[in-house]
Amino acid sequence: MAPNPRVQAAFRAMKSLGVKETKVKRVLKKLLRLYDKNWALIEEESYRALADAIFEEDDSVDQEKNKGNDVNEDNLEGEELGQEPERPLKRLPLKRLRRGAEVHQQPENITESPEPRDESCSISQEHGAKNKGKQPIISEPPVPQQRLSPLAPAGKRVISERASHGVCLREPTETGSDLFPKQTVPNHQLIKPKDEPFIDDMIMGDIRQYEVPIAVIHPDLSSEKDMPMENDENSKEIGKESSFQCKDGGTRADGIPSPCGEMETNVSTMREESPSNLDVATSPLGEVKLSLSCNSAVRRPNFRMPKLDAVIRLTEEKFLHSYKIVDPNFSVVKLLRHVCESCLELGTDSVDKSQDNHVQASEMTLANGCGGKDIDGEQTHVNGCAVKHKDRELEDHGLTNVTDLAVVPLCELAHDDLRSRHDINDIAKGEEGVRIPWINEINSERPPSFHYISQSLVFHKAEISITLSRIGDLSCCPTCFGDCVSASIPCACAQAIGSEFAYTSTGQLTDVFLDSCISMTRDPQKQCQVFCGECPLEKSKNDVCLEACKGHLKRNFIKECWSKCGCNKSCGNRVVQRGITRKLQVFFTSDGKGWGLRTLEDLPKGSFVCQYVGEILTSAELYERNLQCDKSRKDTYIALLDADWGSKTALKNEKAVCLDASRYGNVARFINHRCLDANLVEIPVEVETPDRHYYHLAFFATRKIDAMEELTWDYGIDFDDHDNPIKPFQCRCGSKFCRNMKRSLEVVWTTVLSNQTIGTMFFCFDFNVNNNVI
Ligand SMILES: C[S@@+](CC[C@H](N)C(=O)[O-])C[C@H]1O[C@@H](n2cnc3c(N)ncnc32)[C@H](O)[C@@H]1O
Repeated sequence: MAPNPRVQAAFRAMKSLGVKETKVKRVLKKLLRLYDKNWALIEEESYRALADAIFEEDDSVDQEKNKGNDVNEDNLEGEELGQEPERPLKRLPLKRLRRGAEVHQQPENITESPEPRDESCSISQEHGAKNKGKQPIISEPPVPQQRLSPLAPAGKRVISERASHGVCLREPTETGSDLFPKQTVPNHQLIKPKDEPFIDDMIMGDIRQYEVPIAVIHPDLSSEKDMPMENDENSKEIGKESSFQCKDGGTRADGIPSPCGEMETNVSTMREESPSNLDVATSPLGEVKLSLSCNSAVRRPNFRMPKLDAVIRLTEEKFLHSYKIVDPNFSVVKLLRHVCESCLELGTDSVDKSQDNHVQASEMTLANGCGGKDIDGEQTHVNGCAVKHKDRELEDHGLTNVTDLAVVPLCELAHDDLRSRHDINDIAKGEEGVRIPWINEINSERPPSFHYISQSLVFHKAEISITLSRIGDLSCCPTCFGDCVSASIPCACAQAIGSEFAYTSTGQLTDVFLDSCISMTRDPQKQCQVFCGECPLEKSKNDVCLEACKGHLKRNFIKECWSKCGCNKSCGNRVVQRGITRKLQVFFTSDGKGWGLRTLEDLPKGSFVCQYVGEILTSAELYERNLQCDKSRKDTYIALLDADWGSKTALKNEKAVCLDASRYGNVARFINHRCLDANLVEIPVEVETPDRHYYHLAFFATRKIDAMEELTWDYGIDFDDHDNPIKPFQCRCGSKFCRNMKRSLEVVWTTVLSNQTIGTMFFCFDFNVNNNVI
């Protein structure tokens, strides 16, 4: 590729000052980045900015070298030139700088050094040694004051100034003359960075449109001393082909197989491996912004910017596999968040209260990508119910603004914030007592992103109060001993209906109890609906005119023994609280329902399979979440805990709760719907609180289920009610009792008619009619 004439001109101009090309190259590269490739800024006044930057770099090296000397050239020169000692960054007139350069640069400016030294590398190493763990290190040329950080508050122009102790942020002066000649100010302000096609092998790796941060710091290069440095002249004879050509996983000079694999390239391996530049920008408000420039990208002729999602996924894969990081919870986004947090930690000596709040808010922003808090930040588990309490703490401190930030609408969560990687051997990532693998034999889709939790979590406002004091002696069995189910008379907890046990001694539901639950759900004769005076679902809509309650099914409860009971942990009346024990598998269905759950072993009738776990939301929160979220989201992951809703008196808003498993949930979120004759039935189970508004929604086998059968439950969905939080879908349950049959038929008709396939039409029509028993 032909050398860029502008680069060549810059080389020539600097050569006349006695500066080597390699040095010019390095500084020019940084300047181009800082100036958004605006050559005009670099070329004006005979490359003044470039020369300044080069000599300032030299100054820093020398200042570092001479620290501690009583008498040194810098001191002498400073006096001689009348520099203000407290302003080491102050730009000197070009003439003086040149003189300075002559003083400092002589040995290497005049003759080519046989073993070229990398100045930026040594600067950083020195800095690194001195600054370790404290101040960010700077090895950038000065930032022109006209470049304002996008992170700076509007109207408050903050510029960066390099000071001897690290980064110093200050307001720009009126004149702006400290760093640049006065007359350049308006010019710079008006100049818009233009996108110049600059493809010079000699210099540029990747020069993109950069937002120039307030302060730019580089990682401590000393930590990279074992790696080939980008600035290491030994390793980057830029433009020349090195001896480390790699083809089909060639071998490097040091004998290590090169990682290129199938990438056939003429670019040196060293360059392939050269570290990318990581820039960290901070604002005085404690915001942190990372930018990574991947220098080798543009040298690849067919390079196209991939999607960020894909980049993150591949990086995570590399971490998971190449670097043997086995934790599937690892996420690149989290890694970056940690970098930001560390930057704040190291860059902030004393954090006052208000900054602290801000830091928390920033963390939240970074965690969720939307100004919200990571739900698994701080939470308390109280036997089965995890309660997030950071909000309460913040409220106690009167930090309500931060508390508000904690409520993050689902739709605002970046996709990457939800764990998109699922361990193929255990989607539950060890949260359950058994491993739950996933498999897709149909296509290449992976399970959707969500956080696996094994116990429901209060999202924000739901009122779930779990205290021992609220459980009276009559609501538990303190005098029991051993196993309540093996006793001849069921204890207060173990009797479900009348004086009947809910569980058999082998851990299944008794037939009597199970059948009564099934018929209460399925049999219209036995179904008992209750109607609220003011239905929480309707109230949450905030409509002017409150609609009448659409009814809730009355249900039988199971009450399990718990911590206040006298029985032991293996008591037969503690089934749901022991969690999943069956071999289950998440799989991709072949009949268009997406992912589903199946059993890998035979399940006896009445066996407990799993409970429905998710975020505990009030119905108002659910309504709000649905309003804010993307209407195109097709899947619904809601279970209403409405067994206590049918009272005549209005239920407190905070007590009308439901479970949303869309972003936090367990394996039950994969169970598909089947109209009426599903093989699972959901039963409310009281465990740790006698409150009937919050309970565990547990799934039990309605019949014997064979290994490899898909597990289903009847969502109780009304396919014609589009005003319900449980969104209707086109049902493909295949049940002869399908309530969505009419719709299926319409779809078949449309499809068939448009295909004009009369034979198929009759077939489909027959199929539906024959099966439509209702
Ligand atoms: C709780 S999720 C079940 C898991 C879901 N299939 C998945 O891929 O994540 C409920 C969603 O699954 C789909 N679904 C469940 N049962 C279905 C059925 N019988 N027919 C068609 N789609 C169904 C619908 O999109 C529904 O909103």
